[in-house]
Amino acid sequence: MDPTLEPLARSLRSAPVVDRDGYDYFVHGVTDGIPIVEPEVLKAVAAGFRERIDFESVDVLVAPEAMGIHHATALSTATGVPFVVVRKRSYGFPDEVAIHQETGYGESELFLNGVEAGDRVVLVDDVLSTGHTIEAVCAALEDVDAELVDIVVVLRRVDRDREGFERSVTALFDVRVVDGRLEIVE
Ligand SMILES: O=P(O)(O)OC[C@H]1O[C@H](OP(=O)(O)OP(=O)(O)O)[C@H](O)[C@@H]1O
Ligand SMILES: Nc1ncnc2[nH]cnc12
Repeated sequence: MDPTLEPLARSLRSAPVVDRDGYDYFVHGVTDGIPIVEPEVLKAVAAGFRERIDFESVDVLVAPEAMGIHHATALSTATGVPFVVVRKRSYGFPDEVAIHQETGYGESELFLNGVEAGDRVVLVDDVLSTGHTIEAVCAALEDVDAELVDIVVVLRRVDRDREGFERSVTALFDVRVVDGRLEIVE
């Protein structure tokens, strides 16, 4: 185990799993902002991403609302790279791109603003599950002719079907839910 990630690994082992209409959903500071977000865990997330990705030439981090935001904030302060949030609200700006997002338990609309053509982008989120959110945001980034440098997530579910999803994603941990408990796959 990467020692940088130990605070994250430790806290994940006690994450409760709840049933969201048949979808086993883990609850953790990383993915939900509750029961608590530990500064040590946020620091580990930022450090873990920095160990894996070169942010030197990155212009902007792009974080879907809501649970990408605290990771993008930690990463932004650690790297000096600014970030924009893909909001769940429309601002009506002329270049705004609307995104339809579907997860394993719901759907909503997202709106991309603030990314320019040619911007070198790292997409930051908490969890990769079905991959639909990342796929939809990537399509919007392609619409504005941004250059996608990398996609980073804290946790990648390995117990979910991502048929047709072929993007390369850098994850700090692969995880799965077994018998109602969150497991790190080493
Ligand atoms: O791979 P997927 O199946 O698309 O799931 C991943 C997405 O689901 C969660 O967002 P959610 O829409 O629940 O919003 P939140 O960030 O506000 O909790 C999470 O933050 C990811 O963005
Ligand atoms: N908190 C979470 N737990 C499990 N699956 C998820 N997919 C998106 N968010 C999730």
